[in-house]
Amino acid sequence: MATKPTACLALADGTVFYGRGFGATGEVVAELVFNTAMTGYQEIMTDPSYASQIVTFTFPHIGNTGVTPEDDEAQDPMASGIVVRWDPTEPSNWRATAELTDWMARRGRIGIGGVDTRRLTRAIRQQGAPHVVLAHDPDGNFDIESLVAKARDWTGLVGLDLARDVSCAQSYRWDEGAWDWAKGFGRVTEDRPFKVVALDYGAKRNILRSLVTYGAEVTVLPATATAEEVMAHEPEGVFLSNGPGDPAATGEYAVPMIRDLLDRDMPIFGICLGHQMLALALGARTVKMGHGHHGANHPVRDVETGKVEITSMNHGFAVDSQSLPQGVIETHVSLFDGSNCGIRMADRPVFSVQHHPEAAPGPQDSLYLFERFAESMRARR
Ligand SMILES: NC(=O)CC[C@H](N)C(=O)O
Repeated sequence: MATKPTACLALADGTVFYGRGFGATGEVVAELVFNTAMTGYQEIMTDPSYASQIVTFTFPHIGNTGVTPEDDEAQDPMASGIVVRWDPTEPSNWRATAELTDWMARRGRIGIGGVDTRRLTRAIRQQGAPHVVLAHDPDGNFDIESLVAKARDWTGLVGLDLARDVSCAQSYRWDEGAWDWAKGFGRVTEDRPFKVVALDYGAKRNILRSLVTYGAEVTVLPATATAEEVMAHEPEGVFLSNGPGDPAATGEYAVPMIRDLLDRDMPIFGICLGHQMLALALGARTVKMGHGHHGANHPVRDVETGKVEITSMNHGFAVDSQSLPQGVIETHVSLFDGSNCGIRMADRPVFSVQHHPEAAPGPQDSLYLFERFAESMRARR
C-alpha cells in the first residue's frame, strides 16, 4: 500500500490486515463474518441480526449507490463495522441521500477499505468466524499486540444474549404499511386484517411490511414481553422475529414465553432467531456452526415439495435436526451443508424457517411463507 494505513483488522490468531479507514474512528471488537450478496449493503448493515459482528463483503464495490433512509432495516447500522476490497467512491444513484462513509461516521460505525478480501475470506473459512478488533486512526498509530490481545480475550457470541439490547423499548403499532412497490403484486387484502403480534428480537422493517402485505395488522412487542402481554392484544397469530446473538441465551424469557404460547394453541411463524427459539421451546437444541451462512443466494430445499428456493441467509447458529422431538417435522434443509432450515409442528399451525423470507433485498422465492401464515390464521376464522 502506497500510503500509510489508517485502519487495521487484527485477528485473534495474530494475523493483521491493513487498509484505509473510513466512517467512524476508534476501535471495536466483534466476530468477523463474510457476506456474499452482490447488492443490499445498507440492508445488511442495518439488519439487527448483525449486532456484534463485522461484515466482510466479498463483492468488491460497496458504497457506490450511497444510502437512503428507505433502505434502513433499523434505525442505525447494527453491524459493528465493515471490511471492503475497494474504498467506497462517490455514490451514483438517484435514490442516494448520503454517502456511505458519512452515514457510517455519523452512526459510529468503522470501515476499512483496500483489504485483500479474498485472502481474508479464506481465513474466515479456515478459522470459522474469528474474533477480531477493527481499528481506525487517521494518524495510523496502532498497538498491534494490544489489539490482538483484545480480540483473543473477547468471549464471543456463544452464550451472549443480544436480542434484548436491540429490541424496541416499548410496544407500538406498525403503521408504515405494506411494501410500497408491491402495488398488487402478491398483495392480500382481507375484509378484516389479521391481528398479528410480532415479537421484536431485532426485527427487520421489511418483515413487518411483508406481514402487512399479506393481510396483517401488526403490533410489535419488546423481546421480554410475557405471554399474558401478548395475549392482551388478542392476536390471531404470533410472529417471532430474527435477531442477533445466541438463541440459547434467551432461555430466561423468550423460550418460556413461546412455550406458554404453544400451550395456548396459537398460530406461530418464526424466522431465523425466532426459528431457533421456537425449536428450543419445542425441546430441540441449537449449535454454533463452524461456518455460518451470510448471503443472498443460498439454496434451500423444501423437503415436502422437493422445490428449491434461493434464499437470503444470515446466521451463525443452527437448529440441530437430530434433536427435533417427535411431532416436529423438518421442512427445509440447506443444500450447502445439509443443516436445518425449517420446522413445523405435525398437528398445529406452528412453523419457522432459518432463512429470511422477507429478503430485503431479494430474492423473493420464500415469500409464500407469509401467505402460509395468513392462511393458517384464515383457517381459524
Ligand atoms: N438472522 C438471525 O436472526 C440470526 C440468528 C442468530 N443470531 C444466529 O446467528 O444464528
